[in-house]
Amino acid sequence: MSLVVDIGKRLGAFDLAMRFEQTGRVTALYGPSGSGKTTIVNCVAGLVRPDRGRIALGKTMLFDADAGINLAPHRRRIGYVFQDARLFPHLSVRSNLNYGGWFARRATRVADFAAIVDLLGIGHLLDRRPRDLSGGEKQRVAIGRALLARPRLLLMDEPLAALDRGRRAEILPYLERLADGMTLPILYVSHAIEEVARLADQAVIIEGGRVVADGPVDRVFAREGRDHEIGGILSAKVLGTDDDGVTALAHPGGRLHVPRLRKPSGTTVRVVIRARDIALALGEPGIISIRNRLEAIVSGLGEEGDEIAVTLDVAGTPLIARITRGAARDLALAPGVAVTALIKAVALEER
Ligand SMILES: Nc1ncnc2c1ncn2[C@@H]1O[C@H](COP(=O)(O)OP(=O)(O)OP(=O)(O)O)[C@@H](O)[C@H]1O
Repeated sequence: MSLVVDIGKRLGAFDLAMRFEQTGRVTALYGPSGSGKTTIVNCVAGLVRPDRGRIALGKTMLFDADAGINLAPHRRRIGYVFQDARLFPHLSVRSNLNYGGWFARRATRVADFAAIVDLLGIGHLLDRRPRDLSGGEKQRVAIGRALLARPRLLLMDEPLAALDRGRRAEILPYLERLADGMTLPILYVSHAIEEVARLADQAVIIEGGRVVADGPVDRVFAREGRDHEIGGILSAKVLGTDDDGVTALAHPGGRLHVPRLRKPSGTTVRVVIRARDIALALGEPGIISIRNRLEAIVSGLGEEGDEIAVTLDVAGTPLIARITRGAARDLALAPGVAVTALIKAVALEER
């Protein structure tokens, strides 16, 4: 089921005009603070009314300015998980969960309850009150509550932003199970690239109320003039882990090595590469300490201040390296030149 958003909205001085279509199961809305992510999600949920345009979920028109359609939020059957869990403080976890299920039919409710409690690992928390839960546990309950309302679409607005690094790492595997194990489409707002890499198939990048890029996550982040930190995202297959605890990953462009990853061989993972963690060499470098080597072809060069953004084609995946002007000159880089990309560090979220 696809979600089509094509709307305009003015909020004070902020002017939002966006069109995108969610094609994958998990689509990330990625952009800096104030770019309009929450406004979009609120429009989809029915909490903010766009000035113009349309929002359709599958065959259901949720909003159509011209036709005068504006479905009430509770009739949209959309789940919403906020940054803060927003649980009812006076109700137990069980009652908080059932509050969501109240809208669903009884038979599906009972079966779903056990499955969702299990998926989120919250069975031991059912009789507690929200005040006796950690931030990560609260958020898992909030996700469970949203799922039990049997939504047709789940909106998650930076669900991990209020949590510290440890709690984020604790909850990410549950989100991964959710993304992998259910057919429910999820629109996931985040400005954390690692979360996007791990959870989403498609990313819609927004800046200043506009869509600036839209596509598969391993294609959209490698762009000149974009986020200067990010080089790109590579999809790679787990090969195995050696005695030193290093897991080898295979990408068509070469091998990558990361600290032990507890995933079966053959699993596809996505890794985030920082643009400044990439060094370039002509030909095969001699004996050096960097073990991550990818064969690449230079496909573009762009000036960005004192640096050169080198766009690489790594067996079909784009990747940006940011190097000094001097280095680019010494290597005589030009489109079509074959290089070896040496990756100093491969970022993977802790598990
Ligand atoms: N009611 C309003 N009146 C005026 N301006 C508003 C209103 N609501 C939001 N804005 C402005 O619209 C812009 C987009 O806000 P929005 O919350 O959608 O951004 P965001 O990308 O979700 O940001 P963040 O990541 O910080 O939550 C911001 O500049 C914000 O100040």
